[in-house]
Amino acid sequence: MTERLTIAIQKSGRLSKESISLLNACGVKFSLNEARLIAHSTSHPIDLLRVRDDDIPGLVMDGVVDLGLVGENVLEEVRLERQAVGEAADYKALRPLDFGGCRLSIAVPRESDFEKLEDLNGKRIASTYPYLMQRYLKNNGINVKNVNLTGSVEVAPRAGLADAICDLVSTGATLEANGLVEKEVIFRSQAQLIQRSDKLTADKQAMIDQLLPRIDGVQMAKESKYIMLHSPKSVLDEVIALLPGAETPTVLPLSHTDQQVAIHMVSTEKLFWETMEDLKAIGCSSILVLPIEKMMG
Ligand SMILES: Nc1ncnc2c1ncn2[C@@H]1O[C@H](COP(=O)(O)OP(=O)(O)OP(=O)(O)O)[C@@H](O)[C@H]1O
Ligand SMILES: O=P(O)(O)OC[C@H]1O[C@H](OP(=O)(O)OP(=O)(O)O)[C@H](O)[C@@H]1O
Ligand SMILES: [Mg+2]
Repeated sequence: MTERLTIAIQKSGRLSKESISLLNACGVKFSLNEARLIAHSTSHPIDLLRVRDDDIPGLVMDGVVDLGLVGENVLEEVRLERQAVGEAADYKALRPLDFGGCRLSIAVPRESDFEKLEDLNGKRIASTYPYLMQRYLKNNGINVKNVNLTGSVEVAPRAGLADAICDLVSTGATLEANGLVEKEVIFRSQAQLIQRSDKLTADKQAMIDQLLPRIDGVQMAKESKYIMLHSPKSVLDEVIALLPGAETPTVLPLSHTDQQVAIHMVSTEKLFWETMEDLKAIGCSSILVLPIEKMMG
């Protein structure tokens, strides 16, 4: 019997929906019962373990699960913590994933007289990421006191628990709402697919080898567009120069005219409205930009 591959994902939070959508887009289907810890795939011998994101790196590093999808911030924090206490901290990084983008930053109250990093010396900083924070500050010769909190970090200064915070930022709205100002980015993060570091059985490895090109295909497709347009033959070179990544477009004749051709191409870069306007200005028409669902080289 084929062994089942186990994948740990965040049960509920910022990474959950996109983790499931990515697996679905790779053809791995699940019928999710919200309350269940384990979900069995209906299409593959794969089981999903749905846990708190903090537990994902450890489950992979201990070889309890085969793969994990987790933010690099949590991954690196857990790695540093385990290293410090002498626990297993190895894993293989397989793919950065195009979601969960955020940064870990130091922020201070708006009214603070903070000017430079040295001003933090001797101060109390609240964070859920003491290891990442201390590594950065120590590397910069700064000594601070940890105030370890697992949530509501942004209210710590107002509550008198800390002088500054070190927390995740994306749009900055949470900081703004709490009267805080971002001063120093200490770590940039996105979600990452990781694998346990020991050798897997041939069955499991074969599944991962099938999954990875599919993940690449899904991620590449998200950034790519299929572009179709009609162009005067005379400006073909200009059109190709305008289109991002258009080295090998398909050029097709049009039935009603020999002055114009149809151009079809895949663009792996974002196509801006400005480019479409430039194409129209040199005589192109019927410009269509279509999303691509899957890609394979
Ligand atoms: N504002 C954000 N924008 C984008 N990604 C974020 C943002 N905040 C966090 N993330 C990423 O998503 C991960 C999960 O964030 P979330 O807030 O859901 O975690 P959590 O509250 O610790 O959840 P859990 O209950 O699983 O412990 C973070 O570790 C980070 O990698
Ligand atoms: O810069 P912003 O766009 O405001 O995002 C930052 C916030 O997002 C995350 O929390 P989340 O909203 O996931 O809630 P949580 O604190 O309950 O985990 C993070 O912990 C910050 O508080
Ligand atoms: Mg968490």
